[in-house]
Amino acid sequence: MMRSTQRLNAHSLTAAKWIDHGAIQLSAALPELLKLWEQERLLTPLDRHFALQMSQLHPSDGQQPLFILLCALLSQQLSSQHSCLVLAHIMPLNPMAEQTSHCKISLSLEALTQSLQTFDAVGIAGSNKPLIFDNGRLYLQRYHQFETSVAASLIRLSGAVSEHVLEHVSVDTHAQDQIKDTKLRSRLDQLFPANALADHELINNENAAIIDWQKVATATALGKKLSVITGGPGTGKTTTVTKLLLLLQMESMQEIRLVAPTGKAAARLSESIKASKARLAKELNAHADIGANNQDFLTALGRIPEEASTLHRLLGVIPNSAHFRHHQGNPLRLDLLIVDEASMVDLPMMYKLLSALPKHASLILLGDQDQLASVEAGAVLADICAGLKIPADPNHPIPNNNFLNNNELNKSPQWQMRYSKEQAERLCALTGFELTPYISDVPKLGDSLCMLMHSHRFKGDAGIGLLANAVNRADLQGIMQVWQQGPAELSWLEHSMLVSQTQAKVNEPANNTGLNLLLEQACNQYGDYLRALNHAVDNNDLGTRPSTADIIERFNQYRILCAMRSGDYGVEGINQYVTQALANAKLIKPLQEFYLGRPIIIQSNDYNLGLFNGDIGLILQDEDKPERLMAHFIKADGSLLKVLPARLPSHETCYAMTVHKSQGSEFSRVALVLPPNPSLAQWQLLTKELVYTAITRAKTHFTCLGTQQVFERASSQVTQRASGLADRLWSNNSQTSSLAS
Ligand SMILES: Nc1ncnc2c1ncn2[C@@H]1O[C@H](COP(=O)(O)OP(=O)(O)OP(=O)(O)O)[C@@H](O)[C@H]1O
Repeated sequence: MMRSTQRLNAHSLTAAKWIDHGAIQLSAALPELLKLWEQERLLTPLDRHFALQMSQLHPSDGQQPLFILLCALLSQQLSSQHSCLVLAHIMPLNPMAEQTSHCKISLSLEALTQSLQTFDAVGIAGSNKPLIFDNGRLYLQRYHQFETSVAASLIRLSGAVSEHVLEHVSVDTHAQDQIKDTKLRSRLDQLFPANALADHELINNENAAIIDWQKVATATALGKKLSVITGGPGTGKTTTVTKLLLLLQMESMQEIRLVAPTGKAAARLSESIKASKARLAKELNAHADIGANNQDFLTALGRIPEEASTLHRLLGVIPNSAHFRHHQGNPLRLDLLIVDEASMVDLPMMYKLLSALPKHASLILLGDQDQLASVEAGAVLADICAGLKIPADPNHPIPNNNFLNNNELNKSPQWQMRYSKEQAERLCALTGFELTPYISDVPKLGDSLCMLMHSHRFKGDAGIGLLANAVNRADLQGIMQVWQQGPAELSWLEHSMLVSQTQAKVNEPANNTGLNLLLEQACNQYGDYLRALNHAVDNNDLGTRPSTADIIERFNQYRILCAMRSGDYGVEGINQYVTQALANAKLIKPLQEFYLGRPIIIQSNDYNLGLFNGDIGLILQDEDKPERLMAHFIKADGSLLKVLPARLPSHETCYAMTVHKSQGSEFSRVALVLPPNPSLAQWQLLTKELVYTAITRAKTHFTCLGTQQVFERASSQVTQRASGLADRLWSNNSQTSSLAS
């Protein structure tokens, strides 16, 4: 840490005379300003070092300060999970977005673009320069390669016909693409019986045809090498994929792999597939009308793989290396890869995954495009779905939107499927649904996408679903209405001690009655598993305790989620308050670091132990040696992993965790903590996606500790990640429109 005497004084710098460098004016020498921006947390130390390093690639002429500034801005964008720097987004009078500007750019966007193109270190797409300037965006070469390669792979896959289906569905192009094989259609009909649809899950088009989008999604995945099935929680993504896998298993044995970005998400995918198989088996057994095929279906159902692994495990981690064992030169051995929670996959990871996919293989991406974008750079799933977004601008009407009536707009105000004529006809032949109204002149990628919009988990009129929908639409009036209706599924806890007009600081959290109510709730919720542990200790008999898996399951019923890590209302502060409250209630004895019942979350990967960033475990008595406390984890395959606490990689307490880390998990009850008086930096984290993700982690009850003002403002801030991927995927005449931010 820099001592206070060494700190730069922003005010003295402001008072200084502007130094004119032609293209830019600075209030001090640029290295000094970089230091100031780092102190003010506008840049990370890495951003500053990157800019200084890059300065060596430019002669010390009058243009050098501009070059260094652009490098600092680019690095700042990458640190904020953007893939590139969009030149048009730079604010010339205050490029660093400071309270008081220390730097001004005196060039028009056109002149800035021209200057940039003259820099030695900057090249055009395809050149071997450290920085690439492409269509108004400045990239690190590596990120440009990630983006162009991911776009090219997705476009190639979306234009390719899945090989496994070619065997069964032959398309006769001379006879207007009629599907010859009726077997597949009849199997689809059997798995998606029309009478299974309830009114609320149907969408009528103007011809009153009824569309079961799960069936359409299955048919899409049967014919395309790439299919993307998106939708909110409980919209039936796993159910759809299970039926798809069943159909594939009926025909041929294939190497199918299921993966998710984190261990927790992989474990949940495994559980969901198992549950979905069990439900399907029940349905098949109950439907006599499936008749002769019934046994075939049930046999094939048994063959559907259940085990899911992490993306890292699939690609083969090489310890102490950023590279994986599988890559373009050593592709994965599989025919079909299913990636769940695809919204969590960042751009570099998607690049590595697509590079390692064998040429013949098919890819299915499952996820919720409305959730928080990945922790690292990019928003790949959102960019893939960008072309389905209905433009908000009334001057740009939706193509072929005459089939949408008001009712539908209320149900699905944001998105719309868009198929080529050929694909609409093919899907119609397979499913029997009239999809002509969805024909649109967009790139082929649209043919690979299917969005499920009806949640089977949240009842339409219950609180969690209503609130999640209103937040997702950033509908402030709707949000207010839901809270005012006071549904049983929702609880609001108001921060009672806000900043007073005269005070600069938030009042003591200890006096915050909202926080105290949350702590009471936490004691009640966590009290269940803790009392079971204490009971066994008091009786000196582990046999009186539920099983370890059961204890972990009970702990996982409830979780506090925070928007940020630090501060009183971040993970660090809330964990301390909860620890204190549980100790006061005599539920825990935190006298030592690893005490009975302490939940921990792992913060780094340890491949030897098989523990990964985000894994959550509990400190419990070892069933084999009750006098010993061990960290217990349930792995993705359902097995139990015990680790000596002293051997744990870096970790922290986990009564509360960040919303980011909760992605891919679900809990019966969730409490979200929003800070009462966010700083500028904290506001950047408080987005609609964050609030939506937190709400949709809850299955039965959602509590929010916050203020109306913060909840509403957060719910109306939409994440914008600078990226050129959406443009590359969706521009008909490549890279000229600007779908992406
Ligand atoms: N067409 C349907 N009709 C009735 N119930 C359905 C239908 N599709 C799914 N469900 C039910 O909805 C619940 C959620 O389904 P599923 O797990 O497939 O959704 P999901 O989108 O994968 O959820 P998540 O986002 O949590 O992974 C399950 O109980 C399932 O049985």
